[in-house]
Amino acid sequence: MRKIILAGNWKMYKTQAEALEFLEGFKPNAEDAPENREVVLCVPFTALSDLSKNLHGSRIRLGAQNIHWEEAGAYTGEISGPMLTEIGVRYVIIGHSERRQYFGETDETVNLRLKAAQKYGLIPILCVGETKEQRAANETESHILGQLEKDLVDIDQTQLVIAYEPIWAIGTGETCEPDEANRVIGLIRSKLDNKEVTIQYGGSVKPDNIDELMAQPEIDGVLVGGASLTPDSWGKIVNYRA
Ligand SMILES: O=C(CO)COP(=O)(O)O
Repeated sequence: MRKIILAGNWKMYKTQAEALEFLEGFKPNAEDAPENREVVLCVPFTALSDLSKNLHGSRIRLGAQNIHWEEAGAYTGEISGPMLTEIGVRYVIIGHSERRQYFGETDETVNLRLKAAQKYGLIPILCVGETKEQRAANETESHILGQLEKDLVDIDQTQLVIAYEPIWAIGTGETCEPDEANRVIGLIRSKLDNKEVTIQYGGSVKPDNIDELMAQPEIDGVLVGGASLTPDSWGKIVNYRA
């Protein structure tokens, strides 16, 4: 069954102290949300351990923002699956456009990271999406399908979340129209072997557009950057009106 997953991506925001302060404010909002909604926070590595200790008995799940494909080794700046699972991490974002754009992530390394996440029992949130130029050139479909074809080689589609994040909508305030996001997500689903994969939309999701986005039949959740950083706006998003 397609699961509703609302995930915050904090990117490179919040110190440990700020993360704990956020949690105090957000916890009551999270507990109010209907039970069939999975609420996830993908936070910087430095905040994972402290948040994990403070989440016992809570329904909030933890996510990371990267994972290396090796179990251990000389890979300065990277993090391994066992390091994440040991502290209670359940999800990991892989292939975010910022990793692809600034840190040399390719479809090949995305595929390796996806396999590693699944090997260690983490649920990967695979991000795909087109640039403004690709959209203008009518290449949205071919670009995304090309990403999926390479990223998903030998990946178990029963342990997978996909986020459709049009790059032009990330951090710009320019949201993809809900019916257009629905169309692209429907297309992604049509190409998957498992039609029950949770597929999220991401890109300038806010409290004032969440209801309309979540009303779309193909959209199973959201991946949210800026609006997941305050307990108030993230609380409104996880408590969207069904
Ligand atoms: O990149 C995103 C989530 O991964 C979206 O970021 P914004 O919600 O800030 O546009």
